[in-house]
Order: sequence, then C-alpha cells, then structure tokens
Amino acid sequence: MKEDKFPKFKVLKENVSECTLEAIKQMGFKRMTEIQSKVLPSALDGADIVASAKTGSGKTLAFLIPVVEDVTKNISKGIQGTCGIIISPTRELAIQTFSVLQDLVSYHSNITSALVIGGENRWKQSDELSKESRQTMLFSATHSERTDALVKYSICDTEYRLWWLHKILKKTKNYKVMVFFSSCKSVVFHHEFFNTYCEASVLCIHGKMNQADRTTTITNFYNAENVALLTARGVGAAGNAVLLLRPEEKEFVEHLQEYKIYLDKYESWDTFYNLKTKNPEFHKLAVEAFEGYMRAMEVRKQKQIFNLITMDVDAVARFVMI
Ligand SMILES: Nc1ncnc2c1ncn2[C@@H]1O[C@H](COP(=O)(O)OP(=O)(O)OP(=O)(O)O)[C@@H](O)[C@H]1O
Repeated sequence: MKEDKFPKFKVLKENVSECTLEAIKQMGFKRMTEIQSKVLPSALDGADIVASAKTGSGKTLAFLIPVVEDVTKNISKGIQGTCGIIISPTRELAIQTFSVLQDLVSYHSNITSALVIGGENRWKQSDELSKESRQTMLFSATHSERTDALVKYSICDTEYRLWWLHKILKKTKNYKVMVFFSSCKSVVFHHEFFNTYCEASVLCIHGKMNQADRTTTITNFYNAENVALLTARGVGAAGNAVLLLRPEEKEFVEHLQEYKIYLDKYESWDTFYNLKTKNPEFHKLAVEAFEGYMRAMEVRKQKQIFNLITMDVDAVARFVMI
C-alpha cells in the first residue's frame, strides 16, 4: 500500500488530545505509517498489543501516542504518580525513544517524563501500576522479506579485512554508516586505525565507555550527515547492510535463510593489499583486538561455521597488522 493511502492522524481526534495532535504536526507528520494505522485505533481503546514491523516503520509513535493519551486521561482523573513505563532493550534505543517522547509531550505542560538507564528502582514501579487497568504493548522489529532485502554479504580473506573496511568507508564517506564488531577491543583498534591513520570521519561506542561519552557519541551520530559509527552491538537503525565473512564462513548465508534472512552477494573488489603501520601503541591495540576477535569466535554458537580450530590464525594476525 502506498504511504498516502494511510489515514491522517487527525482521524484519531476523538481519542487523541489536541496537544498530542499538535506535537505530531510539529514533528512534520500528517499521515500515519502502516504500523501506526493498524495499531493506534485498538491501542487507544486500551487493547493489549503484540506487534512487529520492519525497522524504521514508525513503531515508536505507535506505542508512545497511546501511552501519552493514557497518562493524559489519568491526570484528568486526578491520578498521580507513574502512569506509563516504556522498557527498551538497549540504552541507545531508550535515549532515542525518550527524545521522541519529549517532542510528543512538548505541548502537554502537565506531563513529566524521565529517562532511567541501568537502574532497578523504576522496574519495581511497574508492579505499582494497578494490574486490572494495566495495558501492555510489545513491539519488535522484523527482518525484511526477500523482495526488499537490503542486506548483502561479501567474502573476504581474513588478512584483507582491514583493507576491505578501509575501502568501503572511503566509498561511503558521504553517508552515515555503522560498522559492527564482535568485541569492544576490536572497536577501539579500528577506531584508532581509521581516526589516526586514515583521517576518516569515525566515532566509536562500546560498553567500556562511560554513559556520558556514550550519550554524546550517539547524539553526535544522530545529528551528523556523514560519519561512520564503530560499535560492538545493536543500535536501532535502518538502511543497507553488508555482512563481511571469511571464505570458510560462507555457510552462514544459508544458515540465515532458515530465519528468513536472505542475503545477496555484494560485488566488491578483486585486488587486495595489506595496510601497515609501525606505531608501538597501536601495536598494543592490535594485539588486544586480535585477542578479542579470538574470544568472540570461541563463544559463537555455530561451531561448524565459526571454527577456531580450522581458522587461519596467522591470517587474523596479519589482518590486525601484527
Ligand atoms: N507518520 C509518520 N510519517 C512520517 N515519518 C514518520 C512517521 N512516524 C515516524 N516517522 C519517522 O520515521 C522514522 C522511523 O521511525 P521509528 O524510529 O519510530 O521506527 P521504528 O519502527 O521504531 O524503528 P526501530 O525498529 O529501528 O526502532 C523516524 O525518523 C520517524 O521520525
């Protein structure tokens, strides 16, 4: 269905307050997305919801609007305290959702919202919400179907991985890019390499950074037009993706098909060369990245594909230039 086939937000005016509709208008949205049009009428009626839709399909507003409306109703009934709790699987998603929530309540002078990260106290408050009147909504992202698959794979010998990344970051320098690594040490190593030796526009985020630095990085990344974010785990995003595999890991492509994830081959380059630097500090990071890579391989579940015993360890060392 084409986007303009979905109803305008104003058809919800019986169940959505003027303040919320004004905020949506200020956010620049006129019509609902598909998931919003499917979910909002029943969610606003108080129904429990389990929904999944592609990343970037507008799930955030699909659950935030009913929460805000519910809180508004509670306030008008004189009910005080925590009326809604949104639980996100990652800090970054929590920060992103909180920022949308702040926009959504910008015309509601009597609603307060707070972002709680890594704490337990607020979790306990979910028990304080009355069980009879509790509404539960569970939203998750689905993987794209074959017809609109944007994920590709590329096979690259281990020792040329850095070269491959270098080349792809050059190619995508006018875009916003995220590169996922299997360990924090690997993120640190690649960040140092691309930042210091390639003068590439790269940011990094990993579990060893403090929360303030992580928040600054994620904000800079969201606001930037073209930058690469190196990270060790999921941060909500939509776009094209390339999965980089060693020749022995090609079987992983078939493994993913069992989960309805279809990957096309990414046509890349046929000439490779190794990159070299001699800095001792950098060498230390390289050794740590090597160890991190080995550890990450060791804990992978699909041993027939990701096998430490059959792996060319020398090639991995050459890949991090040691
Ligand atoms: N009705 C709408 N019309 C136009 N754009 C919208 C609408 N609703 C949301 N968006 C925009 O679409 C983008 C994706 O929305 P959102 O982040 O809610 O997707 P999502 O499905 O929650 O993604 P993820 O699974 O990555 O969390 C955002 O930039 C958001 O501002």
